[in-house]
Amino acid sequence: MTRAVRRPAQDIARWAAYEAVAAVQRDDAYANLVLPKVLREERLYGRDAAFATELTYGTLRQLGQLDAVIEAAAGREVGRIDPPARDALRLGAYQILHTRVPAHAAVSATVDLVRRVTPGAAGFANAVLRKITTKELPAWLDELAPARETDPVAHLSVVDAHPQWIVRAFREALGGDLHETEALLIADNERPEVHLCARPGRADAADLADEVGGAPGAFSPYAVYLPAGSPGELSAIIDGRAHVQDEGSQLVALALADVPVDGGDARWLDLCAGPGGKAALLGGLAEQRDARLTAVEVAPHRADLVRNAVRGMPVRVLCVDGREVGASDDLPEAGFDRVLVDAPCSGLGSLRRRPESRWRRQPTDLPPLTRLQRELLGAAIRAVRPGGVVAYVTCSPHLVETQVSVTEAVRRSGIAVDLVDARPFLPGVPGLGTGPTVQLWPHRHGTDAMFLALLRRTA
Ligand SMILES: C[S@@+](CC[C@H](N)C(=O)[O-])C[C@H]1O[C@@H](n2cnc3c(N)ncnc32)[C@H](O)[C@@H]1O
Repeated sequence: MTRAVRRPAQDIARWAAYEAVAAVQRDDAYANLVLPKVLREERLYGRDAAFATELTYGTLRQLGQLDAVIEAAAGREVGRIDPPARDALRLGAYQILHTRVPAHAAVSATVDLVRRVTPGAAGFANAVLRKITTKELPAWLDELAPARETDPVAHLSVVDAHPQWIVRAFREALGGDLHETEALLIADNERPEVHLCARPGRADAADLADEVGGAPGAFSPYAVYLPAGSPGELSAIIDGRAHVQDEGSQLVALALADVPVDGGDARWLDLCAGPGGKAALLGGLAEQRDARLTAVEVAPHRADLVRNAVRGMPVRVLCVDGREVGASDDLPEAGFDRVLVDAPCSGLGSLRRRPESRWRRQPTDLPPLTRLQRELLGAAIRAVRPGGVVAYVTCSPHLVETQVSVTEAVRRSGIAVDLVDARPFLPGVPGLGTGPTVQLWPHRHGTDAMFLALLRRTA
């Protein structure tokens, strides 16, 4: 009987990483969606799957820096290299500069890969990769990055692999502190832990941590840190006792649930609910406190995800535009005691989790997003009753999406609101600055960079 010879697992892992990186570049795919599919198709598990994941995520995160090195070694712009050869070179350069894979193995495996996808470019790829191996990463960075003293933003952009406009935005949000900016960029390049949320009334965080071999979170009483493994396969997730949710997301939702409101407290609203992480946490709390949550989501397929996430909880899901507050009895003006606006945003606060997004996002994405943010926050202020509280949340620290959006929405609303100091409602969390708004950070808190403003309607 003849048996098909399977290629060495490391080569299959490299091929899987190539397929994922190429799909991200070619089809605008998302690595976190495309990679699991490729791993399944290639039947990669355990260490081999971990190697493919490291190559894919690392290459996509470091893309700008790898391209700078490839351009120097090839003597031409990456835009002028055939895409299959270019993507293979990026993977090869990542292995040479950022992993413990021996340089000769990285070169020969990458040249084999190029031979497979674009045979005519194998000699070129060999020459470029060999040139890259002639220097260690620090020497390449010395050569390619502008001096830190004369142009710190351009320097960090190359050294820590973020586009310059993002480095600039982070530095501004961190009050101009270059050392903290650098710490943030470094944190963005590290593999983030998966956080679970033990749903209130359905699971206890300490028990869940024991069950999944994780550790209870540092700040949220519902958080569990998961060291490794596929969360989707955990029985706690499958049977609805927990969901995957960054601890920072939990903290901002908990702050809204815990800030005092005078009078009635049974009508809660989540104005941007899809896919339903915060709705599931708030829905669990609402159940314990005899409240009801209305969860609004404009995109039908995301509204379905919310319905699934809040099954069995006192939550009603509406698939409507959240800006239409007052247009129906389901979404009345001054009809809610607590309102969450987890606004659509650039996502610059979760670059750790979406390796390609830093290179895909553009400054031109911001104006339509900030317009929508201000309209949704304006609608939330109309939806909350006098004495009630609105939480405005973004997963971005960009000042135009955070402070500026809040100031503008409040100015335009014509409704009196006070900013509440949010810091006491994140008890035990250090490094929250001078308030009244809160900005969480990957490098300070180990969370996504969530922003929170709490606004109390006064009239
Ligand atoms: C940042 S996400 C919310 C994440 C969610 N709160 C969670 O924790 O899972 C923003 C959501 O707002 C939705 N959205 C965008 N425009 C909207 C609108 N005009 N009305 C209601 N939802 C909207 C988007 O489809 C997206 O699902």
